[in-house]
Amino acid sequence: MVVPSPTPSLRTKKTRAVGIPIIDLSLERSVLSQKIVQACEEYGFFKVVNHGVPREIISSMEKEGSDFFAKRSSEKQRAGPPSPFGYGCKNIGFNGDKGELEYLLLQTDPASISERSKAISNNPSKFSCVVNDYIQAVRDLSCEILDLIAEGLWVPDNSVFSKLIRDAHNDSCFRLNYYPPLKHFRELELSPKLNADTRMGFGEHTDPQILTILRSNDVGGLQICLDDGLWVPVLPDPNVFCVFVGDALKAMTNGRFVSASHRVLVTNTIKPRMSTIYFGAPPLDAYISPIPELVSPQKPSLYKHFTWSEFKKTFYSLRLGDCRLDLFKTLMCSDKTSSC
Ligand SMILES: C=C1C[C@]23C[C@@]1(O)CC[C@H]2[C@@]12CC[C@H](O)[C@@](C)(C(=O)O1)[C@H]2[C@@H]3C(=O)O
Ligand SMILES: O=C(O)CCC(=O)C(=O)O
Ligand SMILES: [Fe+2]
Repeated sequence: MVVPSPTPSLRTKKTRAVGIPIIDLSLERSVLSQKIVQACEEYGFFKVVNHGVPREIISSMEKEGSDFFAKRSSEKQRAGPPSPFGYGCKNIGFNGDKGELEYLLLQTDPASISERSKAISNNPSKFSCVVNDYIQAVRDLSCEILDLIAEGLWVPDNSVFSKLIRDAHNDSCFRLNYYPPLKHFRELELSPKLNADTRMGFGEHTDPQILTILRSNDVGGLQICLDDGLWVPVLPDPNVFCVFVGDALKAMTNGRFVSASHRVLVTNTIKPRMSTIYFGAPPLDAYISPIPELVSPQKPSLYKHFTWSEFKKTFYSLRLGDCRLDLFKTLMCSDKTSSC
């Protein structure tokens, strides 16, 4: 079922009706796989309901996150600075990107979570346990969605995408973002320049990995950018997961899927936004290249073969909003000038 979300800000000059897809994972499999493929082609983004992730796993994760961000700054700094992993505040990546947020970025293997937990929590084994359970649940959800995508694309090997993030050496990561509410609201209202700078929680970007699974509390701010440049607010709903196609999946589908550009604007003046995000990534030595079923003389390969490690090196040398996948386009791709 694709239910249009209410998007009041879209009733402006550009008139195309927009309904961000909300996909019910309890639907019959062949219908479901087609709906997911369609959403990945049109938006590179959709919400899932009836996802099967137990409520307790989600609420325990939310509690651990809130407890961490409620600590004094000096205590949180013990888990930083980000290497890129660890606790960060306002600085995103290594190339000067800034945002009005605090975050924890973690590798997803239990050994590294256990090590990091010591600087994050007063009860590290509880923190590790909660994070491991959450990651396992969202990894399973990602794999289920990736298998459905392969089925919807009529690829004979249904695990062609999911096996990359199931691999023991996968390079997936997990992020908790915390956006404090807007302060000095009255002063900001009077100064449009200050207002615009202060409100950017997380700047425009696409996620580099295969698939992203995001959940937030009931505070909004997330927006996705449509192909005509229109920014659409994603209404917050703690009961759904938001799914983003990453750059790696865009390359593996030979550009048939889009990787959704998104950002977070801080708009709430009372309550913080908190989001938990799983980024499913392949092992460092895995090749990212269009799958053979999606390459033909009519649709030649748009992207060179590259390893995830090569792609990582590139994106860590770039700014958040750069179109990193464009650097891996082949000469066959005549549309070199177009962005992302
Ligand atoms: C500016 C940067 C931060 C980022 C690495 C990068 O050089 C470009 C991509 C950024 C991003 C966006 C999605 C995820 O939040 C993230 C963890 C990722 O894999 O790529 C971040 C990186 C980061 O915050 O370190
Ligand atoms: O925090 C959010 O809601 C989204 C942040 C994001 O897009 C990211 O961390 O890659
Ligand atoms: Fe993102």
